[in-house]
Amino acid sequence: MTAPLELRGVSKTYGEGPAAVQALIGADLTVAAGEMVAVMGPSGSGKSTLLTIAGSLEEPTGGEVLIEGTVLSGLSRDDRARLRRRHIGYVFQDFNLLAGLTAVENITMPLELDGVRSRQARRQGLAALEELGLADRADSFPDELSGGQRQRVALARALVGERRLLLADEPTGALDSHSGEGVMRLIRSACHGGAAAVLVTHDPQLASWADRVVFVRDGEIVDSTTPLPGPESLLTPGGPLTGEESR
Ligand SMILES: Nc1ncnc2c1ncn2[C@@H]1O[C@H](COP(=O)(O)OP(=O)(O)OP(=O)(O)O)[C@@H](O)[C@H]1O
Repeated sequence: MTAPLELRGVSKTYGEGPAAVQALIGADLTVAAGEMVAVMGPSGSGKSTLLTIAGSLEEPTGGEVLIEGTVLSGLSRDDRARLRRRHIGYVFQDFNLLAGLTAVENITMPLELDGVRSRQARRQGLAALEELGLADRADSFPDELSGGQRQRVALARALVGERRLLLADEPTGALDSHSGEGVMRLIRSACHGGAAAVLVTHDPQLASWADRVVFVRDGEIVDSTTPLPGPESLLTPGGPLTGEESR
């Protein structure tokens, strides 16, 4: 089966000459459908660079990125943007929700940009919010929502439509540990539904939710491990349980 994400010998150099920074060096990484990979490493080691290149938000200086088997460098700018909108969902630490749009509008905007009719987009957006337990906040603006609710809207936006690859950079950064675990549970359940996820985190507790942890040091992927049984060991058919829900 074609992997949602494959990096082949990916390198990234910022700047030129003596000021050049080699942020990523020959990174190889394949993430299968249904798999969740955590990326860890010291500050400045290249984790965010890896994520932005995987999401085609930046171009590598060497190597190839394949999304669902398609080599990105072979696509025109427009085709790359279309593939990005359709297949890749992003969650960032600061959520990046648009303040002037309601929760459901934030979710439906990328669908509408992609040509989905607004009624159909709204239906999909509401379904995504419903799944995340936020149906009653569909018409609220971001500043009327709590941090955890905003994060769930950002996740719904990342997952709506046919997204097969979820990329998250410190997605629980601004949240308390309970809401943080909720976010991990949602990412996990998206993977159970067949999506692939790559998540950058400094927190070993959160990384323990992943199927695989990849370590980056000085721009190189230096190790890859399977975490010890963590929250995943509490998996039930309905998804992982943690904290209060598991009692
Ligand atoms: N746009 C840029 N221009 C120049 N250098 C950059 C740029 N983005 C990142 N770098 C450099 O590339 C290296 C890797 O940065 P990156 O942000 O990927 O690291 P990181 O592991 O995500 O760090 P952190 O954990 O602190 O977020 C660092 O030395 C950084 O200073």
